[in-house]
Amino acid sequence: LSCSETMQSRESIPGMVNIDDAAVLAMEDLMTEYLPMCRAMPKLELHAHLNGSIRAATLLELARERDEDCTELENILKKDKRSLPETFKLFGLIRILTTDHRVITRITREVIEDFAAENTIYIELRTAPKNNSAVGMTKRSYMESVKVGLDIAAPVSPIHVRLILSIDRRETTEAAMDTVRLACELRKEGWDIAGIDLSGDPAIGEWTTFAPALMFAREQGFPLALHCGEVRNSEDIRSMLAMRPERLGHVCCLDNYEWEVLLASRIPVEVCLTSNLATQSVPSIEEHHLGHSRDWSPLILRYLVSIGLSIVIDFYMIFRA
Ligand SMILES: CNc1ncnc2c1ncn2[C@@H]1O[C@H](COP(=O)(O)O)[C@@H](O)[C@H]1O
Repeated sequence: LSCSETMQSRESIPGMVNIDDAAVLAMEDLMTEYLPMCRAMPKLELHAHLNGSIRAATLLELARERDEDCTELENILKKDKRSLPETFKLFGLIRILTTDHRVITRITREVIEDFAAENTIYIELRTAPKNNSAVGMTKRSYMESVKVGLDIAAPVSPIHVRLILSIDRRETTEAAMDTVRLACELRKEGWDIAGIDLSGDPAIGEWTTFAPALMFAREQGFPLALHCGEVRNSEDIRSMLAMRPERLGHVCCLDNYEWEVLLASRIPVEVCLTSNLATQSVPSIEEHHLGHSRDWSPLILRYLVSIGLSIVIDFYMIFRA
């Protein structure tokens, strides 16, 4: 939504200065002045999924290499906005294309290069370790391929990289436990593991399936970052809040009671306006759950104040950058 579009959609009151229009014009000026600065600003990336950050060109190249019909992939990639189900359909296609070690190493190198080119100086890159017996891939060998990609990128991309191992919501309890055990082993070998994430299609999986592995991760001293409330699922949301993880992601669909619990808990929230809009988890910036147009905005404001504004939030200009 450009500022001028906003301006056109507002009605002026004859004979009066329209404060909103003046504010919008001021914002346009600020944008012109500060956008280059926002682009050049050193950035900290706390919520990047490896296979969610692959270059579109690389995906298409991989599809062509495999003689896949690329029509569906091209159509999904062309869209600016994808609903959550479409997003997870894309992740399904990506999984088919990124099955071997060589590809995992390549995409890791490219993702780090791309973040470094955007002046990211620190990244916590998260990824779900995968087994693929058809190509002899184990969760460990998957992570080793990631590490090779990081090592290749390191000399040319000055960026501090830490890894978060993700549990995918499609996994069984045992598979989730394997990921945490692997995280323990890698940490012991000196890898910089920042924590354990729970992610994946929010329409899939039961909290009781992942809870044992997340509890185990906590016992082992790993911070937890959980994707929470991307769709309305009270059992999930309330169980996550009760676990008091170190971070929650998205929190788009909390009810007022859950917001109150979140505020009281002071758990930091990872919010990405770009992702929320692109996946249509929120209809517009104006109606964003951290915005001011909802009844619960006083809660959010209190939240921002109570955590000393340390929330990860892209402001309007940074969003445009
Ligand atoms: C839009 N919001 C989201 N909500 C939940 N999970 C998401 C996500 N975006 C990405 N992922 C998770 O990250 C995986 C890709 O990276 P890795 O294969 O792990 O490297 C996706 O398959 C999905 O499980």
